[in-house]
Amino acid sequence: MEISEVMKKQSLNQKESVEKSELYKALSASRTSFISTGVFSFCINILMLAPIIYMLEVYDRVLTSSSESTLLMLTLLLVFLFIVMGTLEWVRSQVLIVTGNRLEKSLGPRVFDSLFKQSLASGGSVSTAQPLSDLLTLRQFLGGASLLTLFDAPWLPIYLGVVYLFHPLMGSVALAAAIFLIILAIVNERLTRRDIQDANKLNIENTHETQLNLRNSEVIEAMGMLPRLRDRWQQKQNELLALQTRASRQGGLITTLSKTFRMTMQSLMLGLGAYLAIQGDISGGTVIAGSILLGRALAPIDQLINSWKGFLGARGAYTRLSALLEANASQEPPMQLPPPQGRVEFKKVFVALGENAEPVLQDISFAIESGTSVAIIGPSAAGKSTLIRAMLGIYQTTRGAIRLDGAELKQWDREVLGEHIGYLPQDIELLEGTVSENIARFGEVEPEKVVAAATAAGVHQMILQLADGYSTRIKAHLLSAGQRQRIALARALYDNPKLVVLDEPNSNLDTEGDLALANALRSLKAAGSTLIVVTHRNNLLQLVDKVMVLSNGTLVAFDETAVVMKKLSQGAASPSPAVQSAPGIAPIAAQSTTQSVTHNAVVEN
Ligand SMILES: Nc1ncnc2c1ncn2[C@@H]1O[C@H](COP(=O)(O)OP(=O)(O)OP(=O)(O)O)[C@@H](O)[C@H]1O
Repeated sequence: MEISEVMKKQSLNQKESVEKSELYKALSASRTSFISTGVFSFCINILMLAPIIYMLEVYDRVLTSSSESTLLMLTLLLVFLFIVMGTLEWVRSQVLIVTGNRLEKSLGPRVFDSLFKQSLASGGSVSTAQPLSDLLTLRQFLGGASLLTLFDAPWLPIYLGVVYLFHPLMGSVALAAAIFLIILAIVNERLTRRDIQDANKLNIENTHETQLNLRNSEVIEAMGMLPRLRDRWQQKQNELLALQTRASRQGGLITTLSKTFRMTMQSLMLGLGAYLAIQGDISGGTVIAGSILLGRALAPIDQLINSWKGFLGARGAYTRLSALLEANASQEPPMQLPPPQGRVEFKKVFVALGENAEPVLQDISFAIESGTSVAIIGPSAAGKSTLIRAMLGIYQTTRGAIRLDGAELKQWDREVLGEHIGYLPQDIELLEGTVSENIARFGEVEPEKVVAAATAAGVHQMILQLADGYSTRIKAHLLSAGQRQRIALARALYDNPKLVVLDEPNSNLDTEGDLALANALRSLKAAGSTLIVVTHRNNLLQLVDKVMVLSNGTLVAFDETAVVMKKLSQGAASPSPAVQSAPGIAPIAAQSTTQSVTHNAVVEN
């Protein structure tokens, strides 16, 4: 699924449930903080009137009475009020910073988990850490100056009211100026919103694509693909620039217009005040106070227009985060079950990957008793990896049920169940950390268990030869593919899991590695673990109790190894009905004594 599709879908979900979204609730939990910010804003905005009243008093009272003591008292009072106002502003900003931090702390783990769930649900096509940046954007917005303008803007009527009290004409002019600026703010939002949103979306997509390409830098370099990829990136970047430029041009025009208008109005207000003073309607102090008050009243609207991009950024982050959390709702862990014994059962399982996609696995039913070892064979794209991914709960079933020890996978607590499962994926990825941390799956490193797993995987000596032994940090190119595969095998074998699933565990192994793997499989069998191994090589077949043959997403054979091998060899001459129904299976028999079971054998599919 494309990232844009996921975002679109999430955005639709979000629209339906924005009021009740988890993010909304998390913000609502800080309601008290927002209310106190509102109260502080009220006090601050009232105190903002102090310098104006001071000016009025100085002009109209002190200067006329020449009273130094009045001037001193007024000045002391003003300094005190400024100190109070400064303190309130500081407290207000701290409240919002704490609110932002609280939001990040409370939602951070949920967003982190959701990233992985989203990646799993999209089959890995939406693997982006963008939501973490979105959370950061929201936190910074909450603690930033932009939000404060929203708290200051509502006091506009109070300022306008005071100007009105000075003189109705001055009040009417101030009201008209405020209405004009509000209209400018609305025009600004209408003109720039779509472009800024589209640019942000394009930016996220382009960054995501670049991140994915970076992972394949070797292939890109080896085959000289960089210029073409750069062109693709540049093309999108140009679109992005065009959108941003248009938004900035329009936004810039409105910003300049609003600033110029505000300053002009302040001067015009002074002129109007002077005219009214000449007429004897108002005092000299009122002339200046009216002008300053108008400036104060219009400032938040002006700032709102200025910081509109920040508002849209925060709104986009809010929308995406809400949708992500909504799509990956947190669930209470199910009731704890006893440790699994490793019995696996598929009942009429269908798996389709992607919306309206044809099922990759169709009507698969089988049961693997605990302690049994099974090899899964079949041609490329037969569905072998899909089957084991479904078995591990990585892919969801479209129909049917997968049970472990009789309980459906969703009844197991993944965190607890994970300890009893060993998985070696086809694309081996070791994670950022030391060799021992990787083997211990990033839990507490218990040296005996780590060494036992490494020994079982036949990799202990190799690890000792690394520069820092078990404490060596995993870095790109530090280890060969075979070494990585064997360390990943040790990770899969850590702490003797009950169910071990290996996807082509010998694809990168040399003879010594093959021998180590064979020994590991024998030990696992001896320990009573259920072992499931996908393989294209027949040397592992001699080690397992049963063989499962998949073809075109269907199960065509599952029986004792000897029985399946016999069927396969008979298939070449006179196939049994089950085998006959599986195109391409018969020739396996011809290959069953050679090195490769399926790669060359099952060619008709
Ligand atoms: N995440 C995914 N999204 C969409 N289709 C997928 C996904 N994973 C696998 N498929 C499709 O499912 C089919 C079976 O793939 P699978 O990897 O299970 O085959 P396989 O038998 O393991 O092949 P191989 O032996 O080559 O590894 C393929 O057609 C593949 O394109």
